[in-house]
Amino acid sequence: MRIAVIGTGYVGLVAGACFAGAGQDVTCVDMEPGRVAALRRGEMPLYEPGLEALVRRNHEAGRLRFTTDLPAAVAASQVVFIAVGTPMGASGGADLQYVLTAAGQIGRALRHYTVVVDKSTVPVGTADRVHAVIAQHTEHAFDVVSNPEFLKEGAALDDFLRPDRVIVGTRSERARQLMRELYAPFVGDGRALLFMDPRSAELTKYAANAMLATRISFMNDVATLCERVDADVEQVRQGMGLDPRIGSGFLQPGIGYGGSCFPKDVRALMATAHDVGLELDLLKAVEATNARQKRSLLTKALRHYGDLSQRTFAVWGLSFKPRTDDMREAPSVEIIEGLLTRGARVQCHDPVARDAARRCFADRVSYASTCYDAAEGADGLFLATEWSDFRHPDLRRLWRLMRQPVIFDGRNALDPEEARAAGFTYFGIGRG
Ligand SMILES: NC(=O)c1ccc[n+]([C@@H]2O[C@H](COP(=O)([O-])OP(=O)(O)OC[C@H]3O[C@@H](n4cnc5c(N)ncnc54)[C@H](O)[C@@H]3O)[C@@H](O)[C@H]2O)c1
Ligand SMILES: O=c1ccn([C@@H]2O[C@H](COP(=O)(O)OP(=O)(O)O[C@H]3O[C@H](CO)[C@@H](O)[C@H](O)[C@H]3O)[C@@H](O)[C@H]2O)c(=O)[nH]1
Repeated sequence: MRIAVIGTGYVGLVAGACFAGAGQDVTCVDMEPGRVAALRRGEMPLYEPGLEALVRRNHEAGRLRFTTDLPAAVAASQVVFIAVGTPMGASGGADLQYVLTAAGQIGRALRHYTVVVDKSTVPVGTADRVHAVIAQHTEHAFDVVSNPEFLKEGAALDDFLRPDRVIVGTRSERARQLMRELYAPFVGDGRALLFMDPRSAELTKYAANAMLATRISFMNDVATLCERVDADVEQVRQGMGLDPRIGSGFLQPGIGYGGSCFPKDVRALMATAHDVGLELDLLKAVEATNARQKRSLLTKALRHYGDLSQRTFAVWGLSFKPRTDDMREAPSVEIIEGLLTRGARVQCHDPVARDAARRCFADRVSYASTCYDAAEGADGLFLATEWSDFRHPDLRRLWRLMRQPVIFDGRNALDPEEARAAGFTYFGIGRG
């Protein structure tokens, strides 16, 4: 099947490469010529484990092409995916300008019956709006399908190739057949392929993300309570997670959720509800807890040192989570900005997010090529992202390198007893 994917971000590039890997003939479109030229040379615009090899293999085999020529790609395709950004708008709702612009471009380019699939995360009713925009520009028959994406950065290929579910929102039997064919290689016996109406599909995506964000904020509240009553949230978490009704996933307390999805999607769901006269107070609390949690390590540091000016701090981990270089809404940014505002110096290290960090902080911080270099002469160490490299540091070496052996572990990645035995003052999340 010939398909076009509009947008070569985390979602579009992964979807395009995975469909090509399954034997489809894929053209990925992006409006940024530099990005397309780089992709043609085999250079990835983002870090995602396994993606570079998959893209190269399929590009070389001629099944995966890159272009800025949207009209040609659309005209030649039976199925067109929209995978462009839907950032937070000024009022909190999703900004649909990229989706609706792409819809107009698709409408002008259609040459025959086409299934237009919205893979971007969009508010309820967007499939209808996309349909209306396309219809303004074409006489050809088409269907608009809602097919939200659930992949996680850092595990994107696995999530796409072995999804726990694929949601397809459509009322068209013709579109349903094409989508069934396209996803057949990834959904085994087909039970993971769930058809529903487009509005329910659109809402499922936001509801899932809001639920996951709620679990995280709930655990962060439990962690704060643990600190006040001298309990250990890691033990509480294990005890809770063994209840199958609760499950152990997404219960890890930390310094708040970040990334390009949870913050904006929680806000967008609240905006959707507000527009129909419903206030989602639970999500307001989820956001408030997350904001407090992102400040929590800084609060502990201020309490410990009093004054942070003229001190030097190491920050380990800059991306919003391990296995990605994405720094959108990363808790590390709030920590670093808080330290800099208070007159401290920052030496940071991240295994892959150095370029992203340079775009964010320029020369306001220094960038170390190893975590030990970052710790040299530091008055304290903030562990902001739980990269596996950071989980078992050489504590003796670290102790010798630092001016003051103090650790603020924002991910409970280290063993507090080991750290204390090695002479560190240790602050974690929800543990004494
Ligand atoms: N990042 C994730 O992990 C993830 C997971 C699931 C769903 N989503 C959702 O998927 C959507 C895309 O997210 P992303 O992180 O991949 O986005 P992104 O911002 O990384 O990439 C979007 C790309 O689309 C391109 N683009 C925009 N308009 C275009 C047009 N008219 N023609 C051609 N190219 C165009 C941009 O140049 C950019 O390269 C969002 O709605 C997001 O919420 C993201
Ligand atoms: O127990 C946990 C799990 C996650 N996080 C944090 O939550 C954020 C999001 O993590 P994760 O969900 O793993 O990454 P994303 O790539 O943002 O993926 C989420 O957002 C995507 C975009 O919508 C969805 O497709 C995914 O299903 C959804 O998990 C990160 O800051 C994590 O550190 C925690 O604090 N505790």
